[in-house]
Amino acid sequence: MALSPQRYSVIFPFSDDGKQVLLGLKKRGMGVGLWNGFGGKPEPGESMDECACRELKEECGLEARDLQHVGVLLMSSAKSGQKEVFVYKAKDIVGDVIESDEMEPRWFNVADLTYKDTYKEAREWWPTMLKGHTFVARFEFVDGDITFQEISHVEAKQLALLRSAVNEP
Ligand SMILES: Nc1ncnc2c1[nH]c(=O)n2[C@H]1C[C@H](O)[C@@H](COP(=O)(O)OP(=O)(O)OP(=O)(O)O)O1
Repeated sequence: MALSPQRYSVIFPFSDDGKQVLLGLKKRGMGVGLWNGFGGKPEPGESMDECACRELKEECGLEARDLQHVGVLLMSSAKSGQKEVFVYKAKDIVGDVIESDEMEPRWFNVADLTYKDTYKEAREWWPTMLKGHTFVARFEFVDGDITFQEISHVEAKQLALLRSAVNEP
């Protein structure tokens, strides 16, 4: 019997003009030393939207008045199994940016992103997100290297279907 994938949210706060994105330097655990959006695993009974909002608040102190679900990452490796990452943009953000136990936040100019010290797959799918597409991206890994990738643009309503399937009890 196939095991359920481990689910995560990851959320990227944007400045009002869309030219800057807030990333966090992971201070502990998986992905330590890498820049990423803010996120983690849902708590029992929590929807993916709720998970994204909670992780945003916990890890950098912000709240999103406009939460946009923009993509899903489907990742598999023999070592780590299946992972599904629900990707969000946070727009119209409120609150003060704070450093947390888990993340050291810093604003970056979107046009200057180098992908240095990010997850390997980030340089493959972040450009799709940053161009404003909604997408499903599949990655397969062997020994930490990407051996297969496919990034498909999808309609927002397809993402809504995936989200509601996950949120079914
Ligand atoms: N390749 C890969 N593996 C795992 N996680 C990710 C990636 N690429 C990514 O972008 N991510 C994202 C998904 C999540 O936002 C984080 C990982 O979550 P993590 O902080 O380890 O989650 P929790 O264990 O739930 O952390 P707590 O916040 O509960 O301490 O990276």
